[in-house]
Amino acid sequence: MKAVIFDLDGTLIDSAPDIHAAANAVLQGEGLPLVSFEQSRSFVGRGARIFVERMERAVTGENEPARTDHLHARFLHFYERAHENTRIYPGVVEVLEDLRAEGFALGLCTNKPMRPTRAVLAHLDWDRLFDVVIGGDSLAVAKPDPAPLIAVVDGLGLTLPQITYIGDSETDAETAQRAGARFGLFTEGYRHTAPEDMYHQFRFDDYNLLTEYLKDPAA
Ligand SMILES: O=C(O)COP(=O)(O)O
Ligand SMILES: [Mg+2]
Repeated sequence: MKAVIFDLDGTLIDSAPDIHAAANAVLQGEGLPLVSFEQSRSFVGRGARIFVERMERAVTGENEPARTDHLHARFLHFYERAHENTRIYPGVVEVLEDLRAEGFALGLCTNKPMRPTRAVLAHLDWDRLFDVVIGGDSLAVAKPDPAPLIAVVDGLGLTLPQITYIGDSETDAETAQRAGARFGLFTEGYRHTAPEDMYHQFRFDDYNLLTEYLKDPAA
């Protein structure tokens, strides 16, 4: 195993409070009803465009393409600035340092668009932490299409058997399964499905447990 590739939202960082704030900043500006925290968190996972479509449907009952475009642009505006309440999950910093010390390369494969991804990485002082970063708008397709994950593997100069992908959602599990990648499920993120019903080779609820799984190729 040469590299660990991580998902971002719900996996390394709990960004749901900031995503909720960005969503309601958009809705308030448009004079539309607001969404609850739980609603907003349930819309995360398939990238910003689908988040906005789900949000628009929740508050208006439908998607009107011109309005969706406008809401999407407004959402990106707030999303880039929304990281004040984002928290790194406990144990993540130590695990990333351990993996680096053990000689693993680190990749990031998120459906968050690149501008907010870069902004939150800079905010966390993680600008140089990942060797390759692919966001939800880096390619013509996004997760659960396996192409973004494969692009990270290629960018690292590795092959699929040399990596493990770590994510929190149905989208990540499907991406890994379609790519044929080994997948570790972090169970404390934004999934809706029971962990036992999701594709994974191992799962964990505490980052202190992750390094052992990654060192043990049989796990
Ligand atoms: O932006 C999203 O919808 C999800 O982002 P993630 O892929 O980092 O979980
Ligand atoms: Mg996620």
